Amino acid sequence: MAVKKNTVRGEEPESNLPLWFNEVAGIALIGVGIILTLSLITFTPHDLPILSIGGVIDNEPNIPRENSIGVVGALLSFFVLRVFGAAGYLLPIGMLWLGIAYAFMGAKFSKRTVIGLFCFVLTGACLLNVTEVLTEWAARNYIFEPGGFAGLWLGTNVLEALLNKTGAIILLVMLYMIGMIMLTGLHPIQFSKVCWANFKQWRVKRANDRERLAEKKGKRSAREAERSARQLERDNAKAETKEKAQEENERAKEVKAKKAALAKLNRAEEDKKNPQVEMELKEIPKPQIIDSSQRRNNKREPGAKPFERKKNPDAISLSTDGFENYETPGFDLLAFDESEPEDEGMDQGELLSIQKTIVDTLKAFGVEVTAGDITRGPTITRYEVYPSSGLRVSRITQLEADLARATKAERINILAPIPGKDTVGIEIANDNKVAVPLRELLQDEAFTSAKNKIPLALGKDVYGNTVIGDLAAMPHLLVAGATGAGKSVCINSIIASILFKFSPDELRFIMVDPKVVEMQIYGRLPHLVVPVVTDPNKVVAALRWVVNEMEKRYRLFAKCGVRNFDGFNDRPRPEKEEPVVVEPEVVDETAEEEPDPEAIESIARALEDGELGPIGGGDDDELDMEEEEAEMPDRFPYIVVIIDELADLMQTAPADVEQNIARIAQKARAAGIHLIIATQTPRADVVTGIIKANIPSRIAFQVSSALDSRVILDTKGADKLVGKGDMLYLPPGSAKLERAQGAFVSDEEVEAIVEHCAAQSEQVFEPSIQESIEKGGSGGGDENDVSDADEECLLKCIEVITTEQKASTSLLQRRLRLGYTRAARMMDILEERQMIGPADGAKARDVHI
Ligand SMILES: Nc1ncnc2c1ncn2[C@@H]1O[C@H](COP(=O)(O)OP(=O)(O)OP(=O)(O)O)[C@@H](O)[C@H]1O
Repeated sequence: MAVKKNTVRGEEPESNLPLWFNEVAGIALIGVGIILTLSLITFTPHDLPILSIGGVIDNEPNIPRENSIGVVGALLSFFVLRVFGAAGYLLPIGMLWLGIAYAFMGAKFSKRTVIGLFCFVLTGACLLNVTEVLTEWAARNYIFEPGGFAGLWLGTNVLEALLNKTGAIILLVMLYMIGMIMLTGLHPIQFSKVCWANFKQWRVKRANDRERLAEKKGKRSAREAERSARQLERDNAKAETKEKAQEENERAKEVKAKKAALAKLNRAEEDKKNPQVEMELKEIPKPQIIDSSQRRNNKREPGAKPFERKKNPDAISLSTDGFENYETPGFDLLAFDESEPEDEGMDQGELLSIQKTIVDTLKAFGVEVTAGDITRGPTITRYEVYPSSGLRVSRITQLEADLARATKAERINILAPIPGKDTVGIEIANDNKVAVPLRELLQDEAFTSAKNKIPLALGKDVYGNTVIGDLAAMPHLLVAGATGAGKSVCINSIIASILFKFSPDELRFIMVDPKVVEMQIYGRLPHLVVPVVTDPNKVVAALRWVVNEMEKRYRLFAKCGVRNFDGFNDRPRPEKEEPVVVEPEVVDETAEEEPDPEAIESIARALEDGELGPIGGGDDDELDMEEEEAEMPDRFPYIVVIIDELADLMQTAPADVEQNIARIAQKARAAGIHLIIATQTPRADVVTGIIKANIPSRIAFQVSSALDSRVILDTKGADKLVGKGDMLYLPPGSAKLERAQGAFVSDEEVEAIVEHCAAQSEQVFEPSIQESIEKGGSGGGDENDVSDADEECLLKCIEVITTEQKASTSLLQRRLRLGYTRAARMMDILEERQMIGPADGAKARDVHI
C-alpha cells in the first residue's frame, strides 16, 4: 500500500528497475528473511567453537550444531546479534515484509524502504542499549550489550553522552517511529487516530449494548411481571368462576329439590282428588301368558240344536205349504272330535324367549318398552309391550321389518296401540295353527243370544272370544280376499249359521254363482227362492226381482202402517182360522188407523224418482198390484242374496249390476232383504265406490297388496294376514277392525246340513222370479212386460238410433252405459214395435224411424 501511494504522489523518482527485478528481490528477501529468522531463533552461543577457543564460553561447543541453518546460520545469527543486539530480530521481520511486498503486492524497490529498515533496526538497538533492557539476555547469549555494537556505540557512547539518557530515548523513539513508517508505509498518527476513534466507537457501542441489554432485561422483566400479573388475574378469575359455578350448582340443586318436593306434593294432592292416577311403568301388572287357541268343547246331548223352531201352523210365508213340520239341523251334523281339545303343547319358554327378543330388539334401537301379556290365539300370538312414557308408538311401527328379522317371523303385524288398550301389540303367526270349528261357535251363548236376529258365526279373535255378526244389523256384507285365503269357507259358515236357525218360511236365499261350482252344493236347499243362478246374464233379472219384491213389501208395509219388516211380521193380527185375506178397504182403514208417515214418505219419494219399479204402468200392472194387495201374507221371510264372485257380474253388465245392488243396499234393510257379496278381485272397478258406500260391514281375508286391502277396508292390514281363514272384520257402525280366525266348516258338514234341510221339505220356487229371470236371461220378452223404466230407457234408445241412423246392441251399450242384457232387450222391443229391422247376420239392421 505504501509503495503504491509513493508511486502516485511521485514523492520519489520512479524506479526504472524491470519488473522481474522486483520479484527476484522480493523472493530473495523472503528467502534470506526466513534463513535469518530460523538462524536467530535457533541461535545458541555453543554452536560457535571459536567462542570456546577464545575462552568466552567455558562449556564444550555443540557438535553437531543446534542451529537449524548450521554453521552459517550460527555465524550469521551471532553476527547480527553482536551488531544489533536483540534488535537483530527486527531485521528478518523487515526483510520478510519487504520481500512479500515486492514479490506479491506489486511494490517497487525504493531507497526509502531500505533506509527505513536500517533506521528501524538501528534505532531499536540504540533504544535497547540506552534503556538497558534485556541485559541479562545479552549476557546469557554472550552478546554483551542488549543493543549490540550499534547500540553501544551510537546509543550509549554518542547519543546518551550528548543528550543524556532522556534526551537520547526521546530522540531514538522518534527515529524508531519514523523508521517504521518509512519501512511499512503506515502513518502511525493517523493510525492512532483511527485506532482511537475505533476505540471510542467501540466504547460507545459497548455502552449502548449494555444499555440495550439492560433495557431488554428491563423489558423482559416488565413483560414477565405483566405476564405473571395477568396469570394472577386469570387465576383469580378462574377461582371466582369456580366459586360462582359452585354457588349456582348448589342453588340449582336447591331449586330442583324444591320443585321435586312441590311436584310430589301436587301428585299427592292429585292422588287424593283422583284415585285413578296414571299408571307408572313400575306398576305395570305382572305379564301373563294366555292361551286362547284351545277349543271349548261343551259336549251336548244327541240331537241338541242351537235353535228350536217355534211351531206356527197358521204361518203363511212366501212359500207356505210344506214347511210346517220343518226341523232345524242339530249339532250332530257337525264334526265333533272328543279327543280335542288337547293341549298342542304351547311352549311357554319359547313364547317368553320371543318376547325377550322383541323387547331387546326395540331396546337396541333406542325404544324403551316393558314386556306385557302374551296371548296365543288360534292363528297368531299377540305380544303386548308397554311403551315408556314419552315414547311415540309410531317408532315401534317403524321397526316392523327389524322385529320380523329378529323374531324370524313369516309375517308380523303391529297394532300401535291395540284399540282400547294402553299397550302396543306385536302379532306373529303361530307355527301350529288351530282351526276354529263352526260347531264351537254355534255352541257359544253369543250365537244363540236373542240379541242377534240373523246371527252369523264368523270366527274367534286372538283372546278366544267368539266373533258373531248379526246380518240384520249389518245389513249387508262384503267378503273379499285373495284366492285360497278362506272366502268360500267363510261363506259356507255364514250359510250354515243361517240354516241352523231359519226354516225356509222364515228365510229364503237367492244364490248367484257365476263360477258355477262354488254353490252347487246348495242346489237342493228348500230355502232357495230360485235355483242357484249361474248365468251372469240372468243375474240382473234376479236382482230386479229383488228390487220389485222390496218395493212390494214397502207398499204392503205402508198399507199395514208398519215401518219395517219386524213391524210387519209382529203386527197384531185379527183372530182368524182361515188364512188372512185382506180386503183393500180393510187394509186402507188399518193404514189410516196407524199411518207411518216416514215410511210412506220414503216410498212415495222412491216412486216419484222412478227408483221403485212399475206402478201405475198399464192396466195389467194395476191388476197385479190389486191382486198382490188383496192377498197380504201373514209374514214375510227374510231374503238373503248371496253373490259369489262379483267380478264376473261386473264384467257382464257393470252399470245394471251396480245400480241394482246399490238400490237393494240402500233400501232393503227395512224390507228384511240382505246382501252378501263375495269377490276374490278386490279392485276399485269391481268393488266400486257406490257398492262400498252402501255396504258398511266387511270381511277381508289375506290379499296380496296394501292397495287391495284399502279397496276392501279403506285401510291397510289385510296384506299382513296369514291366510287360511285369518281375517279382519269390520263390524257395522264401527271403525275398529277385529282380527279373527274364521270358522271352519268342511264340505262334508255342509253337505250333511243341506241333506238334512232337503229331507225336511220339497223345494218350492217362486214362479214370478223364475219367469222374470227366464225373460231377462233369454233376452226375450213381449211388449206387455215393458215397464215404465223400460219405456224411459226405450225413449233414450230411440233418440240414439234416430241421431245415429244405426241400430245395434253395442251402440246402445256404449252410449247409454247399459248392460248387454238390457241393451239386447231394448233392441228386441224396438224390433217388435217395428222401429228397426230384424237382425241379418253381420249386416246392420234397418232403421225405420
Ligand atoms: N277358517 C278356516 N280354518 C282353517 N282352514 C281354512 C279356513 N278357511 C280356509 N281354510 C283352508 O284354506 C283352503 C282354501 O279355502 P277357501 O276354498 O275358502 O278359499 P277361497 O278364498 O274361497 O278360494 P277360492 O276363491 O279359490 O275358492 C281350504 O281348503 C282350507 O284348507
